[in-house]
Amino acid sequence: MAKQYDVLLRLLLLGDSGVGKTCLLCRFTDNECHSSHISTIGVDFKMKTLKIDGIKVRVQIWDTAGQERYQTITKQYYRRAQGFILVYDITSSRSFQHIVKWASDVDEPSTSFPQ
Ligand SMILES: Nc1nc2c(ncn2[C@@H]2O[C@H](COP(=O)(O)OP(=O)(O)OP(=O)(O)O)[C@@H](O)[C@H]2O)c(=O)[nH]1
Repeated sequence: MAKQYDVLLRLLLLGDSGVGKTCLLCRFTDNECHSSHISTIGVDFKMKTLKIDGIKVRVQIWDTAGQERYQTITKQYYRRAQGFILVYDITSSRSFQHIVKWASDVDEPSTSFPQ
């Protein structure tokens, strides 16, 4: 059986609740977006395989809940991620200001990669 991918890339979406993380992911993987806001519970993921310079890259994107009450669960996924996509709503300055907080969460020694 042919190899389905050469490289696996794990990315994590972070940002306040309702900024559009799930929509962004659905648009990327399935080219669709739902108009209703159904809050993500904990984490969810979707995958898409891309061919970049002849290399099959499987992008596994984890969609996290922006709500504070799920932070304990979502932080457990930070360590396994190779990259983070920080999302804010362009119509909400508050969600943009919170990006600093999301970025510092990623840098916390308890959640980042061991050196
Ligand atoms: N106008 C507009 N609305 C958007 C856009 N992206 C998302 N939305 C709407 O914003 C709302 C929230 O989107 P979600 O993708 O569910 O937000 P989320 O960041 O995943 O939220 P949590 O799961 O609670 O963390 C939905 O009603 C979407 O339809 C956009 O680019 N433009």
